[in-house]
Formats: sequence, structure tokens, C-alpha cells
Amino acid sequence: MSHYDVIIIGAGTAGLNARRAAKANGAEKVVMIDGGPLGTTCARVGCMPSKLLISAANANYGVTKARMFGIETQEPVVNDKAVLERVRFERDRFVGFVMEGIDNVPEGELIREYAEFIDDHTVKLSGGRILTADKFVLAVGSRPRHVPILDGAEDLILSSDHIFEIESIPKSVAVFGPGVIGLELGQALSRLGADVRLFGRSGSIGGIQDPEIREYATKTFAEEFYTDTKATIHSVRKENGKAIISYEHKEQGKIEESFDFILTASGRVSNTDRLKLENTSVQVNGRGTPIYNERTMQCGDTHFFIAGDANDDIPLLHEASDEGKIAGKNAGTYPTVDPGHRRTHLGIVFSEPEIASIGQGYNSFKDLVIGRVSFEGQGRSRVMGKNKGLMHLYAEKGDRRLRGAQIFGPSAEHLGHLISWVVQQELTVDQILELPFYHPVVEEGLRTALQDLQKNLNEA
Ligand SMILES: Cc1cc2nc3c(=O)[nH]c(=O)nc-3n(C[C@H](O)[C@H](O)[C@H](O)COP(=O)(O)OP(=O)(O)OC[C@H]3O[C@@H](n4cnc5c(N)ncnc54)[C@H](O)[C@@H]3O)c2cc1C
Ligand SMILES: NC(=O)c1ccc[n+]([C@@H]2O[C@H](COP(=O)([O-])OP(=O)(O)OC[C@H]3O[C@@H](n4cnc5c(N)ncnc54)[C@H](O)[C@@H]3O)[C@@H](O)[C@H]2O)c1
Repeated sequence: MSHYDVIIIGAGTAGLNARRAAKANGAEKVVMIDGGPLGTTCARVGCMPSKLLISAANANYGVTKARMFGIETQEPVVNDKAVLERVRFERDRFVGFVMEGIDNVPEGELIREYAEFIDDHTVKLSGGRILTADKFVLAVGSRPRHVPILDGAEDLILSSDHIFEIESIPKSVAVFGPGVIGLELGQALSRLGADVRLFGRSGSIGGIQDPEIREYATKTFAEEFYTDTKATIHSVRKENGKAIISYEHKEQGKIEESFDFILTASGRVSNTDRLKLENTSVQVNGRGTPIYNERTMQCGDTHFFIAGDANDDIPLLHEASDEGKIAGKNAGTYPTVDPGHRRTHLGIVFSEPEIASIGQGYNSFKDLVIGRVSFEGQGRSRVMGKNKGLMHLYAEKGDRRLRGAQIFGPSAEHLGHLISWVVQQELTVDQILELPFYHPVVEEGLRTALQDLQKNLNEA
């Protein structure tokens, strides 16, 4: 039986960062355990292949939109094979860079098996071996949520884990889940020629809390492809190689439609449920994931630390990376545990228009004051023919600090960064308005919203 200072379970972004930090902070004998495919979720089946597919889709869509500028084009032809080959080629390149780092892990410090706990200091590997450690980092990531109503369609259900392996763009796809993945991939497939139906359940879309922007976004996406964020699905079955869905159509009432496949994008669940944590002193919350401190990543006052999607909190790449570093450092120095640096929240959905959520969300204010701008009349947005969307800036009555924002509009990925930086710097609306704004740029829309917020704070 081998004993280690620190065992890290999961060699994704969080686990790899945790390993480096643990070693840099006093842990001498460290091992990573990972039974799944290496290369990280982000590079293999997440951030990178999704953005590659979106780029191809937007290139095709851009050609069809060129007519608005007076450019005559022929109907573009999507060469499915070439599109998907580029997605996979570039994806493999990104995975290759990650693998270069993993290949440098010394022999014996990465074990290619799954792990589960026997007690507070002991894990059993899928091959039967037993390992012990003083401290553990749980960095096991997440997996797509199982949606029982889809079971009838059997092998025609794809998740983001499989979609990048398809051989051709389907003629028709039903997407379950209008969250981040459903919007990004659903719109991309639609812009590559698939007939897309996007079904939701709770009325949410792209994680937007602000009701005015949520309604605007829902209407905008529905103009491009069928979108029902509160869909009634009667049944799903497989027939003659197609998925047959019976549902309540918004205009036509109860109908049945057939689809080449179903993309399931209804949220993700932490893989910690497969670790047998009930054999340890780690406490779990109502959703079954460990209770932990978000500044130290420590689970209670135990020798367990958790990082990345595994903690079911903010499943984003940069958060997994930060959390991995904090968890690894504290696993190295335990029982001395320090709070790590956390950043202002920034979430971006790479749809078109993009969605960005920054800082405090709409629902978290006591006495909310909003500064608004519409991109419909915004100068540069009109010039580019991308004049769709809204931006709301948030402050608390009686306090002049910018606390958060919700954007649905052009260049939201860039505006979102600027806003998150000034939110983290704790600048007031008045201080931000002293900063430079060029002309003609989309950032002038941000200035308009700031001026509106300034006026509304003065009057509140
Ligand atoms: C389609 C998609 C698009 C995304 N796009 C973006 C984006 O644009 N921007 C962004 O910020 N984020 C994006 N994300 C989220 C981002 O990819 C994740 O937040 C991040 O990759 C999580 O990293 P992780 O280290 O927590 O998990 P992972 O990289 O999944 O690593 C977990 C590892 O644990 C291993 N494991 C699991 N169970 C066990 C066990 N019992 N024993 C041993 N090993 C185990 C797994 O094999 C895996 O290698 C996207 C996600 C998806 C699915
Ligand atoms: N651009 C990015 O940063 C990016 C891209 C993709 C994924 N991600 C990360 O991955 C996480 C998971 O993405 P996701 O889109 O799966 O989850 P999500 O939580 O963003 O969205 C899930 C959606 O599915 C809906 N839903 C739940 N059950 C349903 C059902 N039975 N039928 C229809 N709809 C149902 C929910 O109401 C919600 O709208 C995200 O939270 C995000 O953090 C990030």
C-alpha cells in the first residue's frame, strides 16, 4: 500500500493546477488519479470545440447577412465534412498542448484509474489497489445531467461529450436546455443549416436573471429558431432511426415532429456522487455535493479540499483554475489554511448576440437602481448591423459603486471584461465616467448606461 502527502482525484484543469500548487507548498509525495480521458473537459469537449463550431456557424451566417450591406452573395454551401474536420483538428491541437504538460508529470505521479473512498484517509482504485494520503483534493469535474423523458430516444441522444464527433450536420435537432450549452450549440447548429427546436422547462434562458433582458433575449432567439423556454413535452420515442417528439407547439398546439437527434444540455452534475464520500467525514449539501469554504476550498475543517466543476458552484474554466490553485496550496500547507484570491464574477455565453453576467446578479439587490441602454440605436452597433440587445448596470440605492451588470448584445464578451474590472476595483459610477471613451465604439453604449445610472442614483 502506497502512502502520499496529497492525493488529487481528477486531472482536469482544477486537478492539474492543484498538483502544481501542492508541490510548490510543501507537499513532497503527490499523486493524481484520473480514470477518464485526459486533456481536460475544456479542451476536449467544452470551451474550445464549442467555440470552433460557433466560429464556423457565424462565418456562414455572416455571408447570408452580407446582403444588408449591399453585398450580393450566392447562397453559401456548408461543407459539413470540412467544418467538422477543422473543429476536430484545432480541438486536437489544443488538447495536444494540455497533453504536453501531462506527459511531463513524472512516472508514478499520475495513475490512470478511478478512485473511491473507503475511509477518511484511504481510496480504492478501480483496478483494486489501495492508496492512503494525509490530504485530498477532489477535482473530479461534472457530467451532463440525465433527462429521464429522453430515454425513449435511446442512442439518438447526444450531449456535448459526443456532439463534436458527428460526421455531418444534422437536418433537424431538438435541443433540451436553453442554458449556456443549449444556446451556444443550438444556435451554431442552426446557423450551419440544421432545423433546431430549443426546449426549456423553467422559463430561464442563458442564465439571465434580469426579467426585461431575459424576455428580450428569448424573443430574439425565437426569431432565429423555434424557442420555447417553458415547453410541454408529451413524449419522446425512437422510430425508424429518428427521435419522435410529441409536444405542445406555441402556435400549432399538440404536434409530433421527427428529429435526426436530440442534444441534451439540461445542466451538469458533480462527479463527487461517485466518490463514496459517505465513507468520509465530508459533509454534503441537499444536492449531495460537499459543503466547502469558497475562499479556502476546504470541506468543513477536514483535510479534504474541492475545486472546479466538482463543487457545483461556478462551473467555468477560469474559476476551476483559480480554485485548483487555492485547493492545492491549502492541501500542501494544511493544517494551515489561508483564503485565496477570488475574482469578480464574469460569465459569458458565446451566442449571437452574446450574453454577459457580471458581479452581483439582479436577484441579489435589496434596493436596486438600474442604468439602461438599448443597442438598437447605439451608433457603432448600427454601423456593424449588430444593433440588437440591452445592457443594464446595477447599483444599490444610497451607494454609488457599480456592483454588477447584465448584457445581451454585441461585443458583450469585451464589455463584460471592462465592467468586471471596474467592479472589482470598486469604482463608483462617477469615477468610471471619468475614464476615456473613444468614438465611434460600442463602449459608448456603456457610457450611456453609466450616465443613466448616475441620473437614477441622483434621483433615487
Ligand atoms: C460544452 C461546454 C462548453 C464550455 N465552454 C466554456 C467556456 O467557453 N468558458 C468557460 O469558462 N467554461 C466553459 N465550460 C466549462 C469548463 O469546461 C469547465 O468549468 C472546466 O473544464 C472544469 O474543469 P475541472 O477541472 O473542474 O473538470 P474536468 O476538466 O472535467 O476534470 C475532471 C477530471 O476528473 C476525472 N474524474 C472524474 N471522476 C473521477 C474519479 N472517481 N476518479 C478519478 N478521476 C475522476 C475525469 O476523468 C476528468 O478528467 C464549458 C463546458 C462545456 C461542457
Ligand atoms: N461560455 C461558457 O462559459 C460556457 C459554455 C458552455 C458551458 N459552460 C458551463 O457549463 C455549465 C453547464 O451548461 P448547461 O447549459 O448544461 O447548464 P445550464 O445550467 O446553463 O442550463 C441548463 C438549462 O436546462 C434547463 N433544463 C433543465 N432541465 C430541463 C429539461 N428536462 N428540459 C428542458 N430544459 C431543462 C434549465 O432550466 C436551464 O435553462 C454552465 O453552467 C456553464 O457554467 C460555460
